[in-house]
Amino acid sequence: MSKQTSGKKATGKRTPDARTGGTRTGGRGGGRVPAPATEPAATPADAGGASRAAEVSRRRLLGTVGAAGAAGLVAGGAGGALAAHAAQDPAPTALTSIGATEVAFRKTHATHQAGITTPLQATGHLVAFDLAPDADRKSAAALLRRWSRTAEELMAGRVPDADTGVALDAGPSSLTVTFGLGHSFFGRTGLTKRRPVQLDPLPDFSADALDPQRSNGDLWIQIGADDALVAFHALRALQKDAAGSARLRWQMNGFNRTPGATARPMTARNLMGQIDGTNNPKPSDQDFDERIFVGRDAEQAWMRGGSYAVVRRIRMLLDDWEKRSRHEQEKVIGRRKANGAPLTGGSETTPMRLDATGSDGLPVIPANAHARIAAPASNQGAALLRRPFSYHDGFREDGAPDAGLLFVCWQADPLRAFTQIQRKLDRGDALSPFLRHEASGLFAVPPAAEPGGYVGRPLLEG
Ligand SMILES: C=CC1=C(C)c2cc3[nH]c(cc4nc(cc5[nH]c(cc1n2)c(C)c5CCC(=O)O)C(CCC(=O)O)=C4C)c(C)c3C=C
Ligand SMILES: [Fe+2]
Repeated sequence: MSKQTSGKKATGKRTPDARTGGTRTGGRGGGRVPAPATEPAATPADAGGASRAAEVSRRRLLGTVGAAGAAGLVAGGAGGALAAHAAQDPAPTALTSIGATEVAFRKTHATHQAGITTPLQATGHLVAFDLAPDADRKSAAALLRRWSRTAEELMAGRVPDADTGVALDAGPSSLTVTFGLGHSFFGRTGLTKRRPVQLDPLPDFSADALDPQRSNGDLWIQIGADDALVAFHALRALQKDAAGSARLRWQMNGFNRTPGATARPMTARNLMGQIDGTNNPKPSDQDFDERIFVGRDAEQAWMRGGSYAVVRRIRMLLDDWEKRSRHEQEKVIGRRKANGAPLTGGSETTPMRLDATGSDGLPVIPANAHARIAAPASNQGAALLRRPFSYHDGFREDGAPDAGLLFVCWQADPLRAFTQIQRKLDRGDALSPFLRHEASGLFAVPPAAEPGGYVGRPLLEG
């Protein structure tokens, strides 16, 4: 049963947030707007998801539960204790816009899951699960139902009754939870006939040094949030939901720039210091949907509106990279480090002039420059949406940093996008000598859950 002290869903007017593409809820922090002195009336607990959630708005509690109070909270008792605190507090402190920003688990007309076109968040967890040995289609369906319900609750900033308290003081913080299915999922659930050919294993590439234990998996979850505790909290909740049904196969933790760290919103930088993401397809492009999302005529109807995620853990040989001069580094990519502009001039958004030559007669953007080789013009128009996280897992035995990119890319057809481009890169990209592909996964990411449904239901119950 939910403990309700404030009507979460009615706490204020939702406003678009330019940076995140999510919404901010008035009164809980956007632009440091003070929360309303009187909270709206409590909404009745709705059936299913919301009834599990303590509608104790975490925002409402900000500044009201001191460290001592929060530290004493334990699972099961947390909701009640906090509800009592919240009810006594007439003037909660508002959240910042970062904490208050909410990304919808399902939008009325959107068919895609959140976390694909959502702007990059500061923290990410990529996790793969394998179904339990005795799992079947029914138990897999039950798991995806539980996971979808938890994701919806947490993305809305609602706290389950039996909770650890880890994220209690924070708002939704742009949390997204995105679910995918691996090739092996279909055999485990007796659904091989409905497995899309797009999930056929990726080919080997010459630079691969893949660790099978950190690759693939029956199920995949991408968690992103602008607060590390919110992301961790979501991961723990989803892991608990999986108990007895699936077990963690691998986990990778990543990060991006913190919102507000730069004077103006800008394209992310990676750990090599490059502006990375400039020439990503944009939702405003005419062919964006066609390139990134599965079309209406797809053979597997349950994937229509979904997308395919290729996940690669790519370690950067930073000791080697950092020995190169800035000039050399820029030639490797074909763009300036400072502002991401192509070597042929202009600003970050100026198109590359791939045919321009210098006074020496050589191409200004070298023939093996990464941006040239990866560009649609070099790949029969192939394009993908890159949405990576950086990672840093300490140091290796040789003292080199275990750091790089959790490269996540989205496309309607991996064979025509990732595989096409990676094959080309494999044949002579100037960046490749500084990279090691250490793990790989390919996942079918179904469309968003329908109201009352869960992610993957048309496959599992269809
Ligand atoms: C198979 C696809 C790709 C892999 C793997 C990949 C790894 C990788 N890339 C960078 C850094 C940059 N990539 C940039 C552009 C770029 N990269 C790919 C594809 C893969 N990258 C594409 C399709 C593009 C866009 C090309 C274009 O149309 O111009 C850039 C330039 C800026 C930008 O457009 O984002 C950088 C920088 C790293 C560090 C990396 C592996 C760790
Ligand atoms: Fe790239």
